[in-house]
Amino acid sequence: MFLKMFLICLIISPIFLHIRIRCKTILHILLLSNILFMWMTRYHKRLLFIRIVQEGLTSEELDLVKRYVFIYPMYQIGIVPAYNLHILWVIDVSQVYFESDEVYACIVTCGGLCPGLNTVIREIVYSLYYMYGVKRVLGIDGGYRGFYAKNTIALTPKGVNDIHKRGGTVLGTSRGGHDTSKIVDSIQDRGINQVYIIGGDGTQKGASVIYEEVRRRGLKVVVAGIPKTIDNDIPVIDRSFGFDTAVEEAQRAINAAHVEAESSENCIGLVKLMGRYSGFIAMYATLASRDVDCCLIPESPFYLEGHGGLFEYIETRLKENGHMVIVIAEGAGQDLLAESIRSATQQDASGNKLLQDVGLWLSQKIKDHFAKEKKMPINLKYIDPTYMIRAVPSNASDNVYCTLLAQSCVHGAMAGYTGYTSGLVNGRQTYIPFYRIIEKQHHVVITDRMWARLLSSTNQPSFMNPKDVIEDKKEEELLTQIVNEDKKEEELPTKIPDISTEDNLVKKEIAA
Ligand SMILES: Nc1ncnc2c1ncn2[C@@H]1O[C@H](COP(=O)(O)OP(=O)(O)OP(=O)(O)O)[C@@H](O)[C@H]1O
Ligand SMILES: O=P(O)(O)OC[C@H]1O[C@](O)(CO)[C@@H](O)[C@@H]1O
Ligand SMILES: [Mg+2]
Repeated sequence: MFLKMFLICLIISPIFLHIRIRCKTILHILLLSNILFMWMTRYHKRLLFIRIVQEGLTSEELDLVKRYVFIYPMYQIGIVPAYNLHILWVIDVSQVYFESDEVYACIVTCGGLCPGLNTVIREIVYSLYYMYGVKRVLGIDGGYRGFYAKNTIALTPKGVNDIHKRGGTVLGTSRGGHDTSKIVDSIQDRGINQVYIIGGDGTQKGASVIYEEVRRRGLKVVVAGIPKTIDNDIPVIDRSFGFDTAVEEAQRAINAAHVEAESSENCIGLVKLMGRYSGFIAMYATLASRDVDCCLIPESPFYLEGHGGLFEYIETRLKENGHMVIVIAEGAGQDLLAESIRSATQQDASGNKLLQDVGLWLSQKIKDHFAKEKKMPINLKYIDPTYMIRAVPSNASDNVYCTLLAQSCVHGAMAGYTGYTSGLVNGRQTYIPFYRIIEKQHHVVITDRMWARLLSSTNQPSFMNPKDVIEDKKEEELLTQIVNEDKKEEELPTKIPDISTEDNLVKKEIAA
């Protein structure tokens, strides 16, 4: 009976998806069949995909899927549509939507550098050429503005064969210059029908706008993204490519800082790492290294002076160990900097806030404090490896990851899917609709286990704000007062013994 109903619903569900009736039961059965049997047909998948990408799910539907995610924890992932789509990557070459000679693909890289960019470019070109027989692949020079203001580069397997061994991007990159209509005009004029966009959160927002414009114009053009950022600030996905390499490279700087610190008396090695709003590199590099005594990230506020502050901690560590290593993410302590350095907020060409150099600022503050306040001679070695870290070629693990992302992205495009970013979610290759990728940034959650692990590994203070400490103390005092008063009240009856109680009668007898 169940199987019958199930089969009937499987047959009729495309009709519902087609005519876009939001029916909970149909989605229910589709998901159930997907989860239990893993045999949604390609037709179902495509329809569901189009539905998810173009319309999104209602909150009711989302709740429904979350229930399944809860029931089947082995498939548990944070973002629901990604779950449904993870199976889409298994696409048979015979099911391709595009004829090989009809495809004219282009690749663009935008935003800051990141290890692995060249590997992704190489693998897209290789996949198109050797898996799908696509011979026309164009490189867009210098980011989004390259679509309308620069030359293009013809990409062939021979030309890109060795590029993965180099850092940076052979296509060049840039910030700003995203002019949607000019970009789509250029795509249309050149007859491009597959656009591969590699970049961070800003780039994916740009890709999403291009996708919308392509749809509005009714063009048969695939717009697909591959998430890139060493900051690891893109949500939904397990991690962005290049992050692993960045953490590994950061180890070298931390190691150097440790060697320096160990070699002189009262020496502090201070390392600044990238991470505008997300302190993932700093956190993972600290956890990996174990030589770090203190890690400061944008998500966890800290303060310098007074009880529980950074200066006090430095003094303790120096007295205990004679040296220490501090890692600071570039976005950490920006509120403190803003207090001491009054400057107008500046932005880069993409509209990202330009940060003050927290490494230099903190170095000076520490030096001043120990020279003037403490009269304690210290040595401070400041290392800023930030641009060195992101300019290296990707390591083995990132190289493999880049290959998976690129190949998966090409499979999706060749099968005719569009409006997605290719990414790994809970270890599974997924196609994530743009709107999910761009809705928020990924941050370190300081109440989560990973940050707790770091705190216990470094043994650093949690740096509660002094105001909070004072408030906490006041609250504590008030609480003690109340408890004491309560105690006094509790003590009263024992001071005036109730002779009628059994206990007192016994006591009286003993006394007698
Ligand atoms: N909201 C947006 N809409 C359209 N285009 C955008 C948007 N935000 C950024 N872009 C464009 O995306 C490109 C890259 O953006 P950005 O400089 O912020 O880097 P990113 O992709 O976030 O990478 P990263 O921050 O990791 O270096 C730029 O060309 C920028 O103009
Ligand atoms: O100096 P640029 O190239 O603008 O890039 C700096 C920014 O790029 C990032 O590395 C992200 O790609 C940030 O961590 C950093 O703030
Ligand atoms: Mg960004």
